[in-house]
Amino acid sequence: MTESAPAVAAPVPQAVAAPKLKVRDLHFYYHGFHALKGIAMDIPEKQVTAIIGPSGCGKSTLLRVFNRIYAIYPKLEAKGSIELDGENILDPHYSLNRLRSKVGMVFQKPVPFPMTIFENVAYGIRHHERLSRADMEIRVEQALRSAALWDEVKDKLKQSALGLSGGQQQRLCIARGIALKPEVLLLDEPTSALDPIATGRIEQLVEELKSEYTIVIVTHNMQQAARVSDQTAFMYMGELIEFDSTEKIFTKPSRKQTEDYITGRFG
Ligand SMILES: Nc1ncnc2c1ncn2[C@@H]1O[C@H](COP(=O)(O)OP(=O)(O)OP(=O)(O)O)[C@@H](O)[C@H]1O
Repeated sequence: MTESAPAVAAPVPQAVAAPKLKVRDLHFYYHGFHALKGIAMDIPEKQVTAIIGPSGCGKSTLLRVFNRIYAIYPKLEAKGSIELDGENILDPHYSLNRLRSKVGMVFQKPVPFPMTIFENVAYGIRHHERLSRADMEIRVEQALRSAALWDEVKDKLKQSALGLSGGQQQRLCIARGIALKPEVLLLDEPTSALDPIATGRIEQLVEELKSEYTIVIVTHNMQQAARVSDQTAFMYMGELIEFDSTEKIFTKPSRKQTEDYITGRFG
């Protein structure tokens, strides 16, 4: 691990009544490269939090630490704490299975499994729960409805998911995540591969889903962050520069770096 990176004073987290995720002094290292530097933030429950910042600033890394995707690589290391409802998910005793059932992730590029639409959603559920056929059908339908996809696929559940359009595939991946009934949904640039119409549908879906889920979304698209999120975090070179209500970040940011970024002066 490199010691060359200076210690960074973490910004004082914004006071949040009931944070779902409480991040404190979080550092992350890729084979010694210091990618996250002393992140501290409180992510409120049942709201949408956007993470923005220039390429390489650590947005995806932060999102991935929230469900410990790095855990499969032995040389990658996270330090600090992330409490989910008061329990530190970075503690090795916090089981990955439990974490994955509480924190779902949807990636930039939709990657449906090469199986039927129904099986795409049922597959993950089977891994965590034993359900009767009838209960499974109900659960799959609920997930597809929540992902605003049911009406488009209800007559072709036995067809391959690979035949769906890109926007439909992304909603299927969201349905797959929702089917496990997670509490937190992580979205890593979920619309970057989609056209404006499909993007609009996903944004509308995010708006609907926040009544039930705590959502954290990484986006390159600042208009999207402004449209869909309640809070916005601006990151730069592994640091959390500013974290505040989306309205404040986009109209009256406190830090010059944030202002320069949102007005397009750098990044
Ligand atoms: N697997 C890896 N091994 C080593 N370094 C990595 C790895 N993944 C990311 N990094 C480095 O960590 C830093 C943060 O990367 P990250 O992907 O989190 O940034 P980002 O803000 O999401 O970027 P982008 O907007 O381009 O997706 C970058 O400097 C990147 O080069």
